[in-house]
Amino acid sequence: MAKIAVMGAGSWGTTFAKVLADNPANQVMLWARRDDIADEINTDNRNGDYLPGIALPKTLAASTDVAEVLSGATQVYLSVPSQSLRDNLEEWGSLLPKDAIVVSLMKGVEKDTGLRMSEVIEKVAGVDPSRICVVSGPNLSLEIAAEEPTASVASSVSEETRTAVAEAASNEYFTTFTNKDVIGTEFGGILKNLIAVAIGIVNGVGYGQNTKASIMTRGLAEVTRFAVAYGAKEKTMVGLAGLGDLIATSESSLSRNHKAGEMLGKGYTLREVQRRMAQTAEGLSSVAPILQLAKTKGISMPIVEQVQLVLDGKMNPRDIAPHLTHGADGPIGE
Ligand SMILES: NC(=O)C1=CN([C@@H]2O[C@H](COP(=O)(O)OP(=O)(O)OC[C@H]3O[C@@H](n4cnc5c(N)ncnc54)[C@H](O)[C@@H]3O)[C@@H](O)[C@H]2O)C=CC1
Ligand SMILES: O=C(CO)COP(=O)(O)O
Repeated sequence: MAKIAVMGAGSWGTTFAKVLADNPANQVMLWARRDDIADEINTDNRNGDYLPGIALPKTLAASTDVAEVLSGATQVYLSVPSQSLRDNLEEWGSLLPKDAIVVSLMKGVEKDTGLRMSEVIEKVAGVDPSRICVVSGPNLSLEIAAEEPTASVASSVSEETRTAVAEAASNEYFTTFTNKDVIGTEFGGILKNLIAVAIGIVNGVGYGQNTKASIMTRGLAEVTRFAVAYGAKEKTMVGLAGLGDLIATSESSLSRNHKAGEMLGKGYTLREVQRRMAQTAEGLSSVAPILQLAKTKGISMPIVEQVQLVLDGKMNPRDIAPHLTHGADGPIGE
């Protein structure tokens, strides 16, 4: 049996550990920051704070000891907030098994550098790109933890790596496909969070389906223009990791990015929203670095720019919708 490590026992790390442990070929160990969470997983097979009502596989073990979790792992899945990954890797670096495949489950860019998580893994932990993989798709954790049928994508420049991850991360209710467009797969997950915040805002304001469908569609055109300019394949942006994830996240009450947007739309300030969010809403931290990257390449991102104005308290959320549905250039399918 292959030993697999999952780092981060929040909602996605725990869910993904369950996905992996529900494949009988894997022996899975989960790293938790908190002792109480590791104890609850080991004794009650539950993680009540993050996945209420979900029974975890009895074979899933948890520990707060990084060395114990990483030792002998052939695949290491990372599921911490994007803004903490650099520090985590600096701390764990020497404990990462030399030949292990390292998989990013995260959907954010680093605030200060604009780097995607696969780039942080390569630069900070010195992992060769052939051993790096990203997994992304329409993957709301609570639905998957409840074993609702779902698909995802494993992407790596190495066929061997993406195939190994897809095999490990598939079971009766979860199917992982493969592609080699790492940039598109990763940007799909990052950028849909920003559109989900925009749709949450107009939902909070009280607009209906026409406004939201318009923003979702114009949003897809906007994020596709950005991702393609950075080397993504247009096809990826209409696949599971692009359009698929945009649909899942934009409208779901389970989405933290949608929820954060909704609070902004109801008039809460960014500071209040951050205080009320118990879980990670990556979109809030990714807006500024994505706009910086857009500026570098001269790409117009009208929807994301309006979101930034609302986050900065410079635009009343009530004024956002008209701007979001006109003014975008470069239509993809209009
Ligand atoms: N929850 C979901 O449905 C999905 C989440 N993701 C992505 O997975 C990543 C993780 O998100 P979630 O698990 O949902 O977030 P979460 O907020 O549920 O959990 C975050 C985990 O990271 C830990 N953590 C927080 N600060 C830390 C630090 N400084 N060092 C180490 N660990 C720290 C927390 O203790 C917690 O275990 C994000 O990038 C998110 O976009 C991707 C797909 C689905
Ligand atoms: O990435 C996700 C679904 O694919 C989870 O979305 P949130 O981070 O907005 O909850």
